Amino acid sequence: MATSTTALHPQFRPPRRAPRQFRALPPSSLYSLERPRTRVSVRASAASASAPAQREAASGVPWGCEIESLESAASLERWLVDSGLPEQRLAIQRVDVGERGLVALKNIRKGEKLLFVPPSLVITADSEWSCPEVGAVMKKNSVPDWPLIATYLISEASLEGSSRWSSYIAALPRQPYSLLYWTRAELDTYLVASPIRERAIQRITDVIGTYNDLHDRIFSKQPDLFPEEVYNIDTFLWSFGILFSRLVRLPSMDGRVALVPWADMLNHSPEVETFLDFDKSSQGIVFTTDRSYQPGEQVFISYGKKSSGELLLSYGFVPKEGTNPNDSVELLVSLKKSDTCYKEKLQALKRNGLSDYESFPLRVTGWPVELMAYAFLVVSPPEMSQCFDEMALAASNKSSSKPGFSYPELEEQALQFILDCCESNITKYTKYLEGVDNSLQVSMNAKQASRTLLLKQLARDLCISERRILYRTQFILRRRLRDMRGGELRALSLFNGLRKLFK
Ligand SMILES: C[S@@+](CC[C@H](N)C(=O)[O-])C[C@H]1O[C@@H](n2cnc3c(N)ncnc32)[C@H](O)[C@@H]1O
Repeated sequence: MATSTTALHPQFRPPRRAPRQFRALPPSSLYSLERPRTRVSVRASAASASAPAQREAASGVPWGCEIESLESAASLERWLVDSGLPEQRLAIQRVDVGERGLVALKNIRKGEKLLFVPPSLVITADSEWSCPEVGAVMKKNSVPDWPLIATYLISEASLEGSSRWSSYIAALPRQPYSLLYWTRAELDTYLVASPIRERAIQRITDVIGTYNDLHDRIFSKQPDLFPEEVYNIDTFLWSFGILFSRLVRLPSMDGRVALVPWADMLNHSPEVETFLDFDKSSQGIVFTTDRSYQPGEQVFISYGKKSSGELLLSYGFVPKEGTNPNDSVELLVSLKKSDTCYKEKLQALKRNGLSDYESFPLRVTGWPVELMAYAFLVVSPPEMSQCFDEMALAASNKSSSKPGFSYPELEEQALQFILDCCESNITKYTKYLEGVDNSLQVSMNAKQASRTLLLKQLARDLCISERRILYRTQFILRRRLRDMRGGELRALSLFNGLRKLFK
């Protein structure tokens, strides 16, 4: 998911191996956050009194704060200033978008550099461990950056005040908004129509697989250094949730990933195009404003050009309908099993690294040429078998000859095929959105009920945004097909007219 610019989190790739089940999992579920948990008994939580819905899904960690806590944010600010953060033109405040955010204290001009967080206040894979023995074991095992930083965060959090990051960790949300905290049943129920459901399942499976891998290879071998009360699936869900929603890739630091305290209080706006990076001249992490701000206005950065589904997946929010210019929805298309050329087509696809089902992103502005190429292949008759490879190549995104690529004789059928796929997806969304009963049939207390309400709202917002793109695609496709068919009809009646004349 890393974009060429600084996305707030880069691609997460856990070790490549089949994820194993976490031992404590009930065998019936792929994963579950509902099992009895080993609790970290490190210290009392620094929580404020209220505990809104989102945080109640899984029993969490005893560190961090409620997401809207300003007390912990104020002590974070004091600690940062004492540790070398220069005077700021911004302050952490409660905001309308994103609960806590950075707000302008003074007039800020377009093109100004802000923040200047020194590298000494940034967490990277090279940061010093407060417990050096733990760090040495992780390094000896060549743990990649993501799981290394996730473990680092847990290790530092468990040390409470003895960690230099204690003020930072106390200001991190105890349960970051993230699909990692949705149970399998919630994903199946609320995201039944959305392709994001699959991605969330995959991501949770990856995180559990990564934890299992670390546990088997490292933690279980040295339980004195890695006690299960600290290094367990709950703490890893938390730390990965923090990384997915706060880690940045810094292009000017060779693309290294980092947690940047203070900068990670900035919320995302799809309307701005400014990203965090290391500034060589000031030797700090900065971003350059792409608009002006007045005192009291919330200042935003971009987390990257992400669809609403991707934002929900990593950051746990969905932008208001129609406000995300980078929005897209994946359309799943597949070869027809009944096709007499199924085998030949599948071979052509395989030769080009594709399979008999693929998804392609639809946007309100249109669909990719690769989707059109795949559709050409799906609808091709046997007499066009010599074109199968060319079509599969064009669908694979590897072809350089794509722009001129066209089969006028198949165009109508290919467009109709895409339209049919779109319409069947629209039906799924509509069924979900109009479903009188898309609630989980479980008894709940008030907190669980309000959490459920929040998840349903997020799911509804996502489904409405994704269905909107499908509606738009349907409209364009229908119009094109109508024009094509209208053209054919006109040509036919002209032909019949001429025939009569000559008769
Ligand atoms: C990098 S943190 C930003 C600081 C965060 N608001 C906090 O108080 O800690 C990313 C998180 O902020 C929230 N967020 C960021 N942009 C948002 C937006 N446009 N709308 C709603 N929530 C947003 C989400 O909870 C996301 O997971």
